[in-house]
Amino acid sequence: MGHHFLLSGGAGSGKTFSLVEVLQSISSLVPSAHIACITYTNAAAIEIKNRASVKNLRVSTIHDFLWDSIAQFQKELKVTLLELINEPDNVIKSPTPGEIYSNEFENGIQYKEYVRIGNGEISHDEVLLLAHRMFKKYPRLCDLLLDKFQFIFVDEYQDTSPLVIEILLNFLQARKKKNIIGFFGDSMQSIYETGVGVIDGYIEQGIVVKVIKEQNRRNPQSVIDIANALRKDGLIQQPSDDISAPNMKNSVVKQGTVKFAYSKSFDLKKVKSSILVQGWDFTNAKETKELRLTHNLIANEAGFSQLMEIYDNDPIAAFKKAFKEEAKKQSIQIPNDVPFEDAVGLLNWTYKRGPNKGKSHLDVLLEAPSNKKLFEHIKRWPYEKVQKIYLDKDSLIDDKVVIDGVTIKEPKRDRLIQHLFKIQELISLYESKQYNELIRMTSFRVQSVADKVKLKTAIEHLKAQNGASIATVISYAHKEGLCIIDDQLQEFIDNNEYLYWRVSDIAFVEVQNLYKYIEGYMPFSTQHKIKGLEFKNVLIVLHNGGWNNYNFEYLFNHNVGAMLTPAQKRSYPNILRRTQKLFYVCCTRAKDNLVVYYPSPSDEILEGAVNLFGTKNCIDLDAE
Ligand SMILES: Nc1ncnc2c1ncn2[C@@H]1O[C@H](COP(=O)(O)OP(=O)(O)OP(=O)(O)O)[C@@H](O)[C@H]1O
Repeated sequence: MGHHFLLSGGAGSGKTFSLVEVLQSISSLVPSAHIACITYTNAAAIEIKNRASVKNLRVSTIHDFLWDSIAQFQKELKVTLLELINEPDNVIKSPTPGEIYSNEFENGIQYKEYVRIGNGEISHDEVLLLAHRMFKKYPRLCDLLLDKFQFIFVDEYQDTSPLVIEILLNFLQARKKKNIIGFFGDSMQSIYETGVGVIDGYIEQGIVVKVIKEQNRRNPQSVIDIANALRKDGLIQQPSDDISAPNMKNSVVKQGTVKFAYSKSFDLKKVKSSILVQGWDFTNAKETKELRLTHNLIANEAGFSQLMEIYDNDPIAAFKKAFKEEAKKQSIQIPNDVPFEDAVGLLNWTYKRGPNKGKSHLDVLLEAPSNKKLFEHIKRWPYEKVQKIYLDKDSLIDDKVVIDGVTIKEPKRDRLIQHLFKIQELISLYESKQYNELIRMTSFRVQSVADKVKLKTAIEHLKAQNGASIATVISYAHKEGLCIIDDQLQEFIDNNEYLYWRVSDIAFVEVQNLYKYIEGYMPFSTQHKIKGLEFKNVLIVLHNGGWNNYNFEYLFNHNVGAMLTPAQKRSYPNILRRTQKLFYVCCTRAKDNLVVYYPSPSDEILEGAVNLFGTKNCIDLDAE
């Protein structure tokens, strides 16, 4: 058998393409082979789905892959989980802090998206830790995995946890039976910084053979030049010498265009009406993409900002969290049944510094009339009920990964959003005339032609309600039998009364916009989600949006160091590296044209931009 390998290469070098080719050639050379392919990105998943007609292929996320390998060994799982919880370094946090934990996990251990270890429910991080320990402790698990898959391929290896790499390259390799492990990726495109560098040791020891792809088949020359300038690891890409490569025209590499646009104040309209994007069709989401750093920055333009505000920035959720921490700090036990307003009165809780110094936290919260309305709604609720208020952005916008019609990563969307998406899907199916799918999906029972007519009328009516509130639409869809409020939704609403109260008045059109955005029908994407994809035209909007993990000024202003506080100086190298990588990923998505928009840049930033893009490509939109 061959060797373990790492196929590494810059953006557009054809790593995903090669992965598909490798799958196909294994399938024709060794038809009986079973292959596991681990990937996180939709792009790779879709590429594999569309191109590799390979039997015996299991595509999954790393978490599902590991969980599948250990889930049936419940006895060992329990022992190992207890062991990890009770170890002095406490790698998995105990549900009863400070005590030796001895729960028997009566109902077994399950893998969920959220953690309630006391009930035997573990989440993402625990799956990795548990699997790692189990593969180390029980070599039989390694043998079973080796029997099951003769090939294991890991896409985007640079974001793979060192724990996983150790399972694959140490624990499995210590066994007699052998398989082949292949890694595909690019260290410059790591988003999580966990896996980079880990594999180098295995390469040095000759356990993994490194193959480098140097050519670029995607980007035009002007983008390749920017990409080369951004890389700091010495990899200089050349356009491919393959005249049929997508970035070639008439046997020469396309030149393409790159521009750095700026204006005094943030004004996207100015960018979109400028000559720089002439001919770009912003309604064609397959061809043109606008990349922003966060979903929050997109929400406004895409038309779901109120939903986003509720899920991501609810003042009551933040207040009750801070209150709980303060009560703990002051060692005050809050009885579960006291009304929240009285509970707050049990603490002497004031601002110690800043502009609100001396004022109570509650008074400051209530200064905003909108907060007052929210507080009025819950102030008589028992403390226990307020404690349960839980809102999380992922419950709104987390995306699924689907391959071959099979969902390999379930979105963390909550029950309410799932229900609302189902209603919107009924409308979409109707609009795209997929009537059989519609009949299959709706709760409406169709037994006769008359029923079909009734269904049509009901959906038409539903469609006309996009100005109506979410509550109105849910209740209409239920009443007409289109989408029944089932027990699970009812239970969710009962357990999340506050969330439902906040969401129910929002216009349903926000759900429709959110749905279109998540399903990729809008020309917006976050800079993180774009990995692996490619588009004719790419507009990158450089706006930090209050997220401190990234800083676009650092990209261009090379003198920024002198202006930083000591704390900023400490975080600077990491933030810079992270931002450079993200920017590299974004720029290299462009197949023809790239525009980078920077609002209100300083002179130093402009100087950096001129260095990277060239004077003639830096355009002052205010002067146009
Ligand atoms: N051997 C090849 N023949 C023809 N087209 C290719 C070949 N290799 C890659 N391509 C095309 O080149 C483009 C870039 O390839 P691919 O997406 O596989 O690169 P990648 O290395 O995975 O990029 P990234 O890391 O930036 O996501 C794609 O359009 C792909 O279809």
